[in-house]
Amino acid sequence: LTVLISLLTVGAFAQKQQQLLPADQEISLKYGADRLGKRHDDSMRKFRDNRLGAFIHWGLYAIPGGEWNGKVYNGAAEWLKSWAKVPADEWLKLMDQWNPEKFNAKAWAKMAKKMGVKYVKITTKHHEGFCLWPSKYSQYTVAQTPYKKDILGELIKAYNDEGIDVHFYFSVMDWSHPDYRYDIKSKEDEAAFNRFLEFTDNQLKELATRYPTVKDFWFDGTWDASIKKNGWWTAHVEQMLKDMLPGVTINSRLRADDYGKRHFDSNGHLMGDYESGYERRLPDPVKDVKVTRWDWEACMTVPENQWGYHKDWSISYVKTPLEVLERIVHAVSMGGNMVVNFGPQADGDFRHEEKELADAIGKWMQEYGECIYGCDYAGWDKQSWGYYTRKGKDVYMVVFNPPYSKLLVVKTPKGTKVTKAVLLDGKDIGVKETARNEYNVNMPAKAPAGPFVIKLQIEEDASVTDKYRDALT
Ligand SMILES: C[C@@H]1O/C(=N\OC(=O)Nc2ccccc2)[C@@H](O)[C@H](O)[C@@H]1O
Repeated sequence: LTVLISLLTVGAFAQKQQQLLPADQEISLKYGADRLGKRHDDSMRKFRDNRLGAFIHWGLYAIPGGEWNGKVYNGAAEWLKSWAKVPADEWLKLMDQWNPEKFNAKAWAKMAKKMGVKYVKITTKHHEGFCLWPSKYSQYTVAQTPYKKDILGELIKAYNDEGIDVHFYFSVMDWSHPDYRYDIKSKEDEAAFNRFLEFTDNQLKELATRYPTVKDFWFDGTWDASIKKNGWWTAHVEQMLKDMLPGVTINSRLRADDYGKRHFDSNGHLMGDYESGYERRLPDPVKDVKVTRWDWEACMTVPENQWGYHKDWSISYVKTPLEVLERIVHAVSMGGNMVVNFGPQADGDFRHEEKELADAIGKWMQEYGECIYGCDYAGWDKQSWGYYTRKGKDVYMVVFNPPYSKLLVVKTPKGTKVTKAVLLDGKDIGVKETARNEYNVNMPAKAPAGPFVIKLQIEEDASVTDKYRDALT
């Protein structure tokens, strides 16, 4: 059974990955990818150059924090309604307790600024159906709680005032709505789900109209058969939002094509503007180099799998700031963005672990952020000491694992020479050519206490010939 499950999992995973068909064998699609290759307009360039984002998962689930009727559930806290099998009407009564007296949007924005994030993705509505904005299409919104005020509006203003972009997380699956269907098995299902899709269109138009500075929509809750059978609607939503908000970016997770294929269409082409399947996992720096061909954004939790606030983080492993930092650098080194998750408490404050994490990441970004922001895949072979990133002619070495030899091996592509190696303060630490396209970069005399960055000066000339001769074997 285990073998079968792992084969299925690999199969499913492989399905999700891009498998291009020869151009002459491509099938015609009405709702497949609208574009081949990366977008290069200013909005997408900003999305890409931002590189580091934060997720905010905040909803009614923060009130029980993983516990229901005295039982603590180990699953993701934002799914507690499902784990504890709570009926929607009972779950939504939590709205009567929604009154985050410590909520301060400006303080949240300052925390994000200090962490060095360039954008924040906010759960406008998660699977539970509770809206952080006063939607006129639902009775389950902040307007109907003791708090009353427009939390989403307050947050957007506060983040934008700090120069931080705001992205919207939006769950299509809505457990509060009587017309939601997991599958379409009857005419009644079809009629109900069409009403649901119209409701969802209205909420999306409402969000785009009320908050025109939003830069991205990150769709979730789109894996059910009901959506896969309505690929046309996912294509329509992408076009509708792009018509309303020119430049807005849309994640691949929204999209299903004519045959229900998600993320990548039946011809293997990415739908949406960036792949959004790397959730709590990252592409392998050697085996998955193909991801560098398209834009992608990963998202991660600090515990093993908690997006919403859970009162007891001892139930699973909690990543250290250095483990979070390495995932951020790993993503950028492969041409991706990383979004680190925060699950605010019901009272509107953050748990100390998240405050400390934001502080630690922020301190590192303050000193070394130039190897992250505006950087991309360098195209050099991965080495054990860490990761490369690149911005124009500058190649950065981000060192996580300094070798006992104190020599950092660098192997460059054909025609590329390393001419200098400096620390970010400009101090030359020395580089020596050891073979064709191979160099030893010295560790700084005083090894830094944590991950640090070396900047390489390079010369690229594909026509170069060299003094080396390959061994005749
Ligand atoms: C960001 C996360 O997104 C989710 N779900 O994502 C997925 O289910 N992702 C997924 C699904 C199938 C395969 C791989 C990833 C939500 O259920 C969760 O509460 C959180 O908001």
